[in-house]
Amino acid sequence: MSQSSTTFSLLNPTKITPFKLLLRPTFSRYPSITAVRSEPKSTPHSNNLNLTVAESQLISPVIPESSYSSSSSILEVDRVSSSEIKENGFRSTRRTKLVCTIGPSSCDFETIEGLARGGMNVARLNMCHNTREWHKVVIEHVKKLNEEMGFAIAILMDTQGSEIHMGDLDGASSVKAEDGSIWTFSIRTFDASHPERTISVSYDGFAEDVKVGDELLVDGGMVRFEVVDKIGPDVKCLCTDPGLLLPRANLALWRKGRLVQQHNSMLPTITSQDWLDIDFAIAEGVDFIALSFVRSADTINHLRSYIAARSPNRDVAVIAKIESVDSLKNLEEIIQASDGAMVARGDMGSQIPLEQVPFAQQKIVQLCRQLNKPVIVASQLLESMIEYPIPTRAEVADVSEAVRQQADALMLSGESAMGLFPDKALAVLRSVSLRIEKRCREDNLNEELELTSISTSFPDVIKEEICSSAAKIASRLQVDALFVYTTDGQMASLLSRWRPDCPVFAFTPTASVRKQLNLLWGLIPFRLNFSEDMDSNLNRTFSLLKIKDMIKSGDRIVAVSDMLQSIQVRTVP
Ligand SMILES: Nc1ncnc2c1ncn2[C@@H]1O[C@H](COP(=O)(O)OP(=O)(O)OP(=O)(O)O)[C@@H](O)[C@H]1O
Ligand SMILES: CC(=O)C(=O)O
Ligand SMILES: [K+]
Ligand SMILES: [Mg+2]
Repeated sequence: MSQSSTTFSLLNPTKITPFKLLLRPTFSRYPSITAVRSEPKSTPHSNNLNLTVAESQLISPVIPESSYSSSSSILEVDRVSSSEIKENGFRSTRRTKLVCTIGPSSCDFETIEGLARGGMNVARLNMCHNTREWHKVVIEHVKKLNEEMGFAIAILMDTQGSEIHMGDLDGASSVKAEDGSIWTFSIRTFDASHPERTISVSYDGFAEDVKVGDELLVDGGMVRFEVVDKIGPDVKCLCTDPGLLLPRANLALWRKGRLVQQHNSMLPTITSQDWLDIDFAIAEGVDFIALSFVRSADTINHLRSYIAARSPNRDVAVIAKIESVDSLKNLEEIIQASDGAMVARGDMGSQIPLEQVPFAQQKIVQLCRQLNKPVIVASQLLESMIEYPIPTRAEVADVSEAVRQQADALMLSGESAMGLFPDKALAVLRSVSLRIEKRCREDNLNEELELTSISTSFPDVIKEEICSSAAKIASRLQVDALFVYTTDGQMASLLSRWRPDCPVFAFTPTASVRKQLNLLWGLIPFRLNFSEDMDSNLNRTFSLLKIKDMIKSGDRIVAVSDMLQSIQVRTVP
């Protein structure tokens, strides 16, 4: 996303004054999710949310609709949002957005379509795995769903970066490392197949850097080894925590209870391979590029200026993945420079002690809110669902916590990329989000952050004030929805920032803005061409939404727009 047409970020980034957090004293007592699954289906327009896992299929029947092509239709909304509104009423639409990593378990058109119908807002492609050709096919599937079936699924491409990782395991999908077994981690290249219990390592300095006695963590500690010997390019390791080794899993070295940091600090954040992937992403028109292992704001700025030069007309937003010690040190300047952030808990958990990860998550989520950047909570949310059709209670508690923190989005990784139950994992995220959001609204359990002004220019201050007042009015008057007419998305993100009680209908004429808004908390993005005349916009929107059965006479809304410095409170005629 270019600096000039900022959707989520500030036009004029300057130092932000520290902000104060007002926390309410208690947030305990999560409702039990197991009960959710056996409850009956809710009646239309009731406020009772009883989505069950199996019901996700019922939500949006497939009706081929040619009218979704962008030229012919005048008001485009995705079928999941419209079904949720029709079934449960305004107040009960899902506010938390859902990101699914697409991998071997989910790459065919039917599965992606199932995820779309199950509520996927963003599809993530992890360039650590597979070829660009493979990813291109997935992108084509998503485009087809958007163009022909009325979805607005954004695509997020995640770079590989120069983290240290294992090689490909000779094509095996996983290999078991037994307790007490000896493995060789080698920087040699193998022409034919690897010798038994030998793993290639992506970083040439590995054999030099390690010391006997170091601990080697695979995949954030899923499997652990102790370095017992070094023989030239080969490092002999004893398995101390057995488990499954997955292809290209990340490696982290620990020495005397601390992460060995210097080992790859000279490697670039964006590798030559990543630049090719970035060119590919720009050419394919992806909506977000997520940068792995970011260390400073400079890299983000470097990438943003490259994107602006390469694609002046198309905005690609840059998401900073917070997963390294350095990114935590430079958190504020990194988030300020980015269009959003991801709490990448997988690698973060092998870089800092595990028990610090929840605090880091809370801090990043709150900072993103203050700086008005969307934030994704990622990794291991429902890890056990890679193998099992239901989550553990602990996983449900973790998801609930992220929803209660009002993060913009939750992300599935292995659960949707390589697991046995991608659709069921998504359905769990969806039903837990709906249930916890509702409970927090009803019992006033949401954290109240005291947000300070982020604007530096007078026109921006006006927009910010209008949005903050509109959100307040909407909550006090208990209206059914906020409407925002926005060309660049900025006013929509400012409304979302206040986490209002009602959903925000965001109308934008631009397809790319609509998709990017799909990552933001509480926004239901519509594509609509509108004029400068707010009265005619409102009347037209009312009748279009009535035809779609999404509003009815008597519903109350609060409306704001980019064009007019006013807040309108209207009752649908
Ligand atoms: N495009 C893909 N092709 C093949 N396997 C994939 C693909 N995407 C993901 N996977 C599999 O799913 C697992 C989990 O995916 P995820 O995106 O969380 O990656 P990761 O390798 O753990 O690391 P990171 O998210 O830190 O880049 C991967 O380890 C890999 O086995
Ligand atoms: C998502 C990611 O990169 C991680 O959790 O490490
Ligand atoms: K990655
Ligand atoms: Mg990672």
